[in-house]
Amino acid sequence: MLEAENLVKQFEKNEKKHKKVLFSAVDHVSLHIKEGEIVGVLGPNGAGKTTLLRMLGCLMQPTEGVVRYTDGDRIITDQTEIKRQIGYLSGNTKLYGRLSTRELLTIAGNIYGLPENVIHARIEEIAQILSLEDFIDNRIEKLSTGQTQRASISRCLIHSPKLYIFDEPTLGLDIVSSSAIVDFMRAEKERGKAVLYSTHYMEEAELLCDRILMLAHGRVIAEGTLPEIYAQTETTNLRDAFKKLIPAGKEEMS
Ligand SMILES: Nc1ncnc2c1ncn2[C@@H]1O[C@H](COP(=O)(O)OP(=O)(O)OP(=O)(O)O)[C@@H](O)[C@H]1O
Repeated sequence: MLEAENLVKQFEKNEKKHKKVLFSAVDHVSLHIKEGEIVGVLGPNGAGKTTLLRMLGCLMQPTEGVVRYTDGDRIITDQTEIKRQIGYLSGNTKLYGRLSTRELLTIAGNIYGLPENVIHARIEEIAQILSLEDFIDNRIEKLSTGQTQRASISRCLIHSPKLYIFDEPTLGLDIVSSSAIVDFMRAEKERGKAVLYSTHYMEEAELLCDRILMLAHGRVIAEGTLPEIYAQTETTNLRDAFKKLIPAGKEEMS
């Protein structure tokens, strides 16, 4: 479904005396994800998670490396087709507050060129999947944080993508709202969809992820299934594995 090889993203940063230098926010990262898998990208603040996801979601051009998208055995090269395969949730999505979720979804469906009857049917389906029924016609500016996040996610579903790339989808949500999103990701996996997502919540990643990619300073510091990560770090949970791989004081972590 998606295979990335040796991705690098360099940005400029200011050094002393206003001198600009290049640094690698993502430094030779490779990963793959296939149908029916959930892969979690973990790492402290500034590790390069968002930058990596943006490159995988075709929102940012890598400095080096390649991303291949496939549908079965077929390699997809057409950018429009690639974008139709992906539902991307950005960490800082701002929705237009005066719209309702239904209007938001209708506009998103029109952008993807879906016929009106398909949009209508998809909205009904998405409302059920994400339990939007109680607020789908309310203005977004009147929704709670959890409802707003579900509205944001609903927009990623309108074109029935095969791969979800979600940047911290449960950040700041209470247990009820985050559970709804976790349940949604699990159900989509059961439907054969792939979910690649970043999080700071270790316990959530333990519940959800088939595989984990841990980043620090843009580099992969551990990867594999949960048992593989535990074996690599001689731990029994992700929190301890994380603390062992990233000693306190070296990095920020929420
Ligand atoms: N457009 C940009 N220009 C310059 N530097 C950037 C840009 N985007 C990100 N960075 C830097 O790249 C590094 C990685 O940032 P990124 O947002 O990918 O990390 P992250 O792991 O998602 O962090 P967080 O958990 O805090 O969201 C950081 O040092 C950040 O300041």
